[in-house]
Amino acid sequence: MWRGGSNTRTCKRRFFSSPTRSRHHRPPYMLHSRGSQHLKAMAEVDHLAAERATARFDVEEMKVAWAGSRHAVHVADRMARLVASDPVFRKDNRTMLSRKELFKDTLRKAAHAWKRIVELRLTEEEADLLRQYVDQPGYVDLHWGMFVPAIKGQGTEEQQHKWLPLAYKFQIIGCYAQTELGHGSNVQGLETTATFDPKTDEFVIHSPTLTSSKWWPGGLGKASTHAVVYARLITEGKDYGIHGFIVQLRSLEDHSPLPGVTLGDIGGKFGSGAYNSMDNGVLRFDHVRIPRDQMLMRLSQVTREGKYVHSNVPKQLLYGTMVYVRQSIVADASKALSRAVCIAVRYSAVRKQFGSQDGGPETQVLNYKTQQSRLFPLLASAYAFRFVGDWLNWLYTDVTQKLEAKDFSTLQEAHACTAGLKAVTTSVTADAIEECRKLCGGHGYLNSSGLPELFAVYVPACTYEGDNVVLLLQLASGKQPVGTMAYMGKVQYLMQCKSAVSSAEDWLNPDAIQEAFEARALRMAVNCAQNISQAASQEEAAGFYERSPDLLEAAVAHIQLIIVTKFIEKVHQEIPGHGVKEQLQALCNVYALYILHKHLGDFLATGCITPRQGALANEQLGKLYAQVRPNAVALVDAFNYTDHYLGSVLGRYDGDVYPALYEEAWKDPLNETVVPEGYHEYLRPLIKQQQLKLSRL
Ligand SMILES: CCCCCCCC/C=C\CCCC(=O)SCCNC(=O)CCNC(=O)[C@H](O)C(C)(C)COP(=O)(O)OP(=O)(O)OC[C@H]1O[C@@H](n2cnc3c(N)ncnc32)[C@H](O)[C@@H]1OP(=O)(O)O
Ligand SMILES: Cc1cc2nc3c(=O)[nH]c(=O)nc-3n(C[C@H](O)[C@H](O)[C@H](O)COP(=O)(O)OP(=O)(O)OC[C@H]3O[C@@H](n4cnc5c(N)ncnc54)[C@H](O)[C@@H]3O)c2cc1C
Repeated sequence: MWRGGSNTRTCKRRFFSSPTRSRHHRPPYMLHSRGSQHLKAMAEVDHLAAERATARFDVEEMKVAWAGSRHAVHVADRMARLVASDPVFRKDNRTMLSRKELFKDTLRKAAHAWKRIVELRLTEEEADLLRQYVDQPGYVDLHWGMFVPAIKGQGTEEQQHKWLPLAYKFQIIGCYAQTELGHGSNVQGLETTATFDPKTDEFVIHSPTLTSSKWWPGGLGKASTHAVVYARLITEGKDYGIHGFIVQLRSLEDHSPLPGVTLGDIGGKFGSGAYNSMDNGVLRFDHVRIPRDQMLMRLSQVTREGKYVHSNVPKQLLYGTMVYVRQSIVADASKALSRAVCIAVRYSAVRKQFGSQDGGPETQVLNYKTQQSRLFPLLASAYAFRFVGDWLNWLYTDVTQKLEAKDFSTLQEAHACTAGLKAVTTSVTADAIEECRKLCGGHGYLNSSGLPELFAVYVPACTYEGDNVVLLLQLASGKQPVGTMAYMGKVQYLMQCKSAVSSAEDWLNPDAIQEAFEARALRMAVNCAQNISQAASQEEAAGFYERSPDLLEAAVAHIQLIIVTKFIEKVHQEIPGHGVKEQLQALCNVYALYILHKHLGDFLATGCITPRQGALANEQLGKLYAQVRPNAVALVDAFNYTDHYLGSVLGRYDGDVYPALYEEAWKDPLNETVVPEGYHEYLRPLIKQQQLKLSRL
């Protein structure tokens, strides 16, 4: 009932090739000089070899642990190679393209990707990975990620039979048109209407106000021919609330908008390149008629006579597509975070500053304890999000199977977990990418570092598919202590337990960590509940509203507990490969103790631990950083990213950063001419004028 697209676990391969270089932007002296030969020779050196040699674990086996299976490593490897070696998928010039050029480039890449998928007869798993490595937001994301899942989840068998083959073969291109100019978070507040006309057996889709204009749907602006449109269903004079409808928007002959349809792109977005490859759109309907059978009727139907019939299922199943996408956004968080961390770790091992006594070598910035304390928790978080993403994917699959069997008992749990994990992982990842930029110093601010674009592409994840605050408040309103909330059943124990930790090493005990996190989450939730009932003398909703800032923090504590728990469970499993389990154990402890240190106020205020125990946790954290240090580069190598996918001169596998930075600068359009355009118009007259003034003095 909730079926979406495939939930293929994705993975990546190791270094494959460096970004393609264009020679024509280089200044003439660089093309023939000894300097150029020197650069070439340098490129064959692995500047990170010494770092790789200190790793105390089997990197190939860690790749398997990260990707999920040997098969996953292998498939990802092939797809990443395919993309990296194809010039059409070049992306190193992306931030220099105009919006129109960028959009056309996206269309070209999508078409080429599809051609390769068909030619090579790729499986769904392979095709998903290929698209991931193309790494450019575009209409296909919404076509496969939301349009197809919406039809699968909310369409009847007949509707699926009719529409899915068209979508699978790209005979139609679809998007997900829910959000409007006036309402996004409040889905029940949407204004677009779908009024049933029994005379013609049609729905009339209409945008009654400016604020009812659909606004934001990706792929709508320029590419889509169809949309799943969410509108208020009105029949027999009654408003039955929000339902989904398949609506054709553009001609399949010449792509012009159909009569009554007004649509376009909503305009440029944050950052250069980045999400501007996507045609987020605006759409208005002027009494557009569609056949009755284009209402998605799996959950509820309108009969030929206009009678509304709701199947005996929870109405929230309408939100199934959002739940599906939210769980994939959690998996994506670990991808984005691991990319940023990979860049920052490798560059921090290459970059040297200070520490040189009498001409000796300077210190790698990765050796500074402050760099480690900022970077290693992010490395640990990337692994933590990967494993909790896998678990969430399992939960989603499990709930979907239960729903097929008309068992709705875990629906609320799935909604709460996907909403909460989506909110926490995307917020942390967005902040972490920015932190990685700072960890790379000035060079991190260059587009060629890959970090500005990664940040700009990533930050809207905190907003789309549910604003993070709105989603955390959903979690906070959850009621039953089931599934991940089961620890709340231990309320009496957790309200009064005292941590037994008496040395820094005691914090390596997973039971000690688990107990502290459970007690903190539970006590924060109980405090909120008490405060709400005190604040709300008349109504619970008023108290909820009043205490919502505290509720947010309690929701975050609950989600952090889930992430820690799933990491601990992962480490308890059998994990093959020399030293792999030990490294994951260390990262798990880094993640948990870092969160404990960062939110020490919560742990102390709720009396879960004492100030001394907090200090011991921090002491242990320092020791763990020292343990991670010799393995850091190998731990990011295990993500198995190609240089093409990373798209960063700072994160190159070979660490040959400086020649690459130098060379990259010359590719900027500003360097196409030695004397800039505008010199004769503005600079020369200015200089000459000043010279003239001076000469008169
Ligand atoms: C591999 C594929 C990946 C492809 C991804 C591509 C990425 C492309 C990039 C971007 C795509 C972005 C797409 C979008 O943004 S689409 C638009 C998304 N919009 C939102 O997310 C809106 C957010 N708002 C909501 O979800 C809801 O309105 C709400 C805020 C959660 C609910 O509000 P409210 O409680 O007022 O409303 P309701 O009356 O509707 O609901 C009440 C009860 O229902 C429960 N509920 C709510 N949502 C769900 C759900 N999803 N599942 C199950 N149950 C749900 C809620 O808890 C209430 O329950 P109760 O028991 O308390 O009655
Ligand atoms: C890049 C991008 C792509 C998108 N793609 C699509 C798409 O393909 N299809 C589609 O339909 N939509 C899409 N959207 C829209 C997206 O889903 C919405 O923007 C999102 O759900 C947030 O809703 P909003 O814009 O109404 O924010 P608002 O709800 O207006 O949020 C504004 C502020 O109000 C706060 N707020 C709102 N309600 C509450 C509350 N109850 N309690 C406390 N604080 C509150 C929020 O936290 C936020 O700080 C996209 C958006 C972006 C940015």
